[in-house]
Amino acid sequence: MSDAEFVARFSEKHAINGDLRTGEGATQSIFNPATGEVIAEIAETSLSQVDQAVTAANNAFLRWSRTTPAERASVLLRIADAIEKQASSLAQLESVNCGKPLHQALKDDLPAAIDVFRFFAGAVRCQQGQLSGEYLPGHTSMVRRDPLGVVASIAPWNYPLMMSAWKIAPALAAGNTVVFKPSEHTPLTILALLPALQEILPPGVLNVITGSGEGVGNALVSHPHVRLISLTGDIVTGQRILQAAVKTVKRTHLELGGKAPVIVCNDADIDDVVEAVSQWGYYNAGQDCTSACRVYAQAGIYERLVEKLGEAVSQLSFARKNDSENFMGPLISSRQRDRVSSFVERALSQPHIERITGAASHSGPGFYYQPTLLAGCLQSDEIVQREVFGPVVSVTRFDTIAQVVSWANESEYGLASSVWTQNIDLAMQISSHLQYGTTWINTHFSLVSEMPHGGLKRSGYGNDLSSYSLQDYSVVRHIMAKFKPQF
Ligand SMILES: NCCCC=O
Repeated sequence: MSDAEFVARFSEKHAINGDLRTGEGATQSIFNPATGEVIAEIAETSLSQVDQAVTAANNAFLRWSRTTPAERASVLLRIADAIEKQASSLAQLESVNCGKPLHQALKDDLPAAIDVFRFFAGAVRCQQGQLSGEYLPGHTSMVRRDPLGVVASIAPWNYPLMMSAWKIAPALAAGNTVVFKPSEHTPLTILALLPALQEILPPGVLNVITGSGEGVGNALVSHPHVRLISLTGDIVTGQRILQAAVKTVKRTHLELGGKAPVIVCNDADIDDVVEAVSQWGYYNAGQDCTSACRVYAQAGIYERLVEKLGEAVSQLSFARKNDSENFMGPLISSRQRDRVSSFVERALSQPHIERITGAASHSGPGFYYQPTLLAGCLQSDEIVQREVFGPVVSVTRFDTIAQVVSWANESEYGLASSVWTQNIDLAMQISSHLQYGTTWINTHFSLVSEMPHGGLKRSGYGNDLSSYSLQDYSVVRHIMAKFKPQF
């Protein structure tokens, strides 16, 4: 069966007010980035359908927001079960739509998405808050957390289903209704799930639309009934969203990427570092906002690290016919591959930067770029400062800890970071100085549903995952009751 025939077995309709509808907007070609072939043509949501979706979500809010946490938890658990039931075909669809190796979609993306729904089902039933009490004599104060209303969620292409889960699960758990837009490149898995989701959810509670950011996305985030815009994307899109939010004073929840520093001290276990960076700098073709892409190696370990890392990176498997042998998939589009390529070209036009391995597009079909390692990079270089979102890692030499902490923090990004040393005192001290939402010690990349994922600086604000995310999708309210003393 061809990819297009496989894709055609699944629903490509949108969900608006509980109905599965065909988009009435322009047609968008969907590619398999591993082959470069078109696998589906999907009609985008029209602007009037965007309005219908938001209106449906707004109408559904009153009833959904009045459900109990236990009722919402039961719905989320059913969603998790529905995803689990279809995990194998969804993983295959995810693999075809992103080009990522099927074994990774099966082992990583699907279980992670399922776990997020299960986590929020539990978390919403045991939220914590300040104690009620008499903070003014004769008055009892208590705190509530209430949902916000309609949440507009916009997800990226890198982990389509997992990112859908990160956006949809906490928003629904907190009692909001949602209009969700996946990336225009990767709508297939969430659309395929809609027939099952619409069986589980009341009409209008979750609406799914598709289309480009400029048209459909803009209409969605500008809609006056939207109360919170949640985006995982890039800084420029985040800035556009902030401009749209200003008009009706919407809340925003922004995860806008990263440029994770990996601080390798002289006493680090070099084999562990090599294993971690060669995996987590290149996993998902580096299309990950926490990718281990900005290595700082102390002078005493620098040469050995560059050599060993170069060897490991040059052996990463990709673009093989037998997909089960692949570690790395392609970039999402030819445009993204060309963008990565131009970053590397500009880097290598500087005489001090050395190509250790990679640095070229793959010559076969698909949008692959070779796993690339560049050494001798300086703090001020573009390749050290800007997010590439591709399989490219830079290595920069440092001398003192004070210097590397300052360089690590000298970045517009503040999402994820890691520190590698066998001296735990040093690791703790460095961690305490880093301005990043996450700092890993002697590891990199692992996230868990229970812990927050969010950034500082231009990486944005607000957390995905964890009970902190439930707070972002709700508002704290004060109820004060006056009482007349009876005794
Ligand atoms: N590893 C998950 C990071 C989410 C954003 O790219």
